[in-house]
Amino acid sequence: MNEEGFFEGTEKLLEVWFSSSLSDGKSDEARYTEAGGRIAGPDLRRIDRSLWEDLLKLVHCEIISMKSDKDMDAYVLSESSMFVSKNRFILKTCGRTSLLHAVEPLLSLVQSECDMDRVDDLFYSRKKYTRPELQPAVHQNFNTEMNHLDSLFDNGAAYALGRMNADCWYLYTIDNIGVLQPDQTLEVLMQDLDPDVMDIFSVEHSHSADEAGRTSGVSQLMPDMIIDHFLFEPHGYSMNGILPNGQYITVHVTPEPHCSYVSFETNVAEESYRELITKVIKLFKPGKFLLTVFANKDSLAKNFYKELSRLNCFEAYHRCDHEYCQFKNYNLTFTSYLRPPALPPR
Ligand SMILES: C[S@@+](CC[C@H](N)C(=O)[O-])C[C@H]1O[C@@H](n2cnc3c(N)ncnc32)[C@H](O)[C@@H]1O
Repeated sequence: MNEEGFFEGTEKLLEVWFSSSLSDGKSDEARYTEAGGRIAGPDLRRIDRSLWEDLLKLVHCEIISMKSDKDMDAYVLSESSMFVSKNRFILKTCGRTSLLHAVEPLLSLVQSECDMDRVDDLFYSRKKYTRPELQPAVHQNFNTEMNHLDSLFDNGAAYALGRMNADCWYLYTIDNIGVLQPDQTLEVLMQDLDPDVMDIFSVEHSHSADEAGRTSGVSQLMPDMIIDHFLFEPHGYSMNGILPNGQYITVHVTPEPHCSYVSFETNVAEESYRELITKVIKLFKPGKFLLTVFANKDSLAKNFYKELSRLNCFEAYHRCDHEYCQFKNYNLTFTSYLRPPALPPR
């Protein structure tokens, strides 16, 4: 936070899929048995917590807590979240973090600790910052972020979606065939939130993260989640929800009235996200929001873009921009919605 009480809720989001060219052909089960019940073979979860802590020092954030199931380790961070599965790494950080400083060390760490020497796919994305001048050097504009990633990858592809002079969204990916298992990601990035809802996410109004999660409805967004959440002092809230088969939801709330921001992200496989998005926006009541949806060819959500293209309105919100991109294996839609101002009483 800076001296004027401004906090940049907008996150930097990195997702990387790894594999090994050194595969020995053994099944996961055989390796597990040979290693006496420990995770063995190419698997990101072999990396020690202390090594993740060292990596996160480069980003300027730290681990607050961690919960796991058999498919994923989910970390709540001082600035957002990190999810580690067998071959997928997700790091989402807000504020003035320097996420891109961790990319090259991450590739080295994964190679040395897990024998995973291939990047099958990579996505780095973020919305335009509210105060870019407060960011560390490489993050102050997308061109410097892109140049940094171009110095690490020779097949990078960079895009800007939405209005360049308003709330646009940037993506850097690599031009690969990529992930061949079903995969999808939905993000709802909300601004200008309802002050009464934001009040719930402060220690003045809620005694604990449990209370904030329950009162707001965040803890009930999906059934049967393993929930890990944290209520910051004096305000702010972060939540990870673990679902079966490497699925997650993650919610982060910056309630400061002059810069309120909430993000919702999930990779839960659904044919249509209309109901889920409706639940999220009814819960937080933003003044405006951006939606991004990635779905690959094997995803249940691969045709959701068609439904989205017909949604000129979402509840009381009017659509401002709508863009569709087709990559080798993924389609991506970017859509922005705005709640029209209430008419003055006559
Ligand atoms: C919970 S984090 C989540 C940020 C997230 N990216 C979002 O979507 O808003 C940020 C919120 O927590 C507050 N906060 C309080 N203490 C904090 C700390 N030590 N580190 C980061 N945020 C803190 C910030 O002022 C802000 O309101």
